[in-house]
Amino acid sequence: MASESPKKNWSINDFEIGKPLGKGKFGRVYLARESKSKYIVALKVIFKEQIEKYRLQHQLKREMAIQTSLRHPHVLRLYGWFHDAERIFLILEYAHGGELYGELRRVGYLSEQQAATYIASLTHALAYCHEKHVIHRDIKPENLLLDHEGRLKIADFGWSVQSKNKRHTMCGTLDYLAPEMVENKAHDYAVDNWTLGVLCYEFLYGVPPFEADSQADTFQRIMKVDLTFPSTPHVSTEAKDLIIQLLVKDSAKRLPLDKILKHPWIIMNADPNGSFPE
Ligand SMILES: Cc1cc(NC(=O)CCC(=O)c2ccc(F)c(C(F)(F)F)c2)ccc1-c1nn(C(C)C)c2ncnc(N)c12
Repeated sequence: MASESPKKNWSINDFEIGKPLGKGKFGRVYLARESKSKYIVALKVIFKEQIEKYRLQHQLKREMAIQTSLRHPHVLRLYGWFHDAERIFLILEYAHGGELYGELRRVGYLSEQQAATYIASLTHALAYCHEKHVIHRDIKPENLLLDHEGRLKIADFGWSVQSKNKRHTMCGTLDYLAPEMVENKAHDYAVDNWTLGVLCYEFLYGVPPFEADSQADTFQRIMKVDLTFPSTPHVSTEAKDLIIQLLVKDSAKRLPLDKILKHPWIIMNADPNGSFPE
């Protein structure tokens, strides 16, 4: 019986490299197949000189430790990694459905059922990450992928931190930043709750709530929580209620993750198969 424990010392010779999937941070990512098991993966190549140039060695090591330790149906798996003289290779779960962003751009906005299913999946995944003291802090449509059944996977933890206490570093694009991050103040898990509100709005309206022509204007709108709902028939009052309870400036007053899963809009609209139970 072959040993069930994952092989530790992978090398490039264990894989057949397929088509390029795109350019990720610090390198390219390829479709690949592990030769013995024929298992399909995404193989990300990161150039060591890039990591050295930005002095990211320690952060990358910490990321790899965080990501290999996370096991959740809605968190994209990092199965392992290996390196050669000039490159680091990440062996990642392959998300056949590609970027959720692409689907959102293609259809314009999502149905309430689809949006609620994705929000429920994200909430389950964030509850799992938070209980492991991980704040993602960079959840945006580009970091959300879909598997072959259209189920959501949070990916690219390029900026998450193992949080024992509050953090101060800036990251991510502006649209999804919570006020306390915009002000570069100490922040904690509740930043992810704010981002859920931003994403819920964007899923339903096709644009993020604080979008503006300039960064300065976006900052202003976030700081004022300048939230307006276009009058469209396809968004229910319950959906707006959830968004309003998440886009709250005082991070302590944002709807907690467990209450999101009990919110009427989620109960009425989320597809239980699309998002895994506790
Ligand atoms: C390309 C890709 C990457 C990832 N994850 C990561 O790369 C983690 C990288 C990381 O944590 C990291 C890297 C450098 C660095 F310096 C640091 C530091 F130090 F700053 F912390 C952190 C997940 C999924 C994909 C992906 N992309 N795509 C296409 C949409 C292109 C896919 N299509 C199908 N399936 C897929 N899996 C994908």
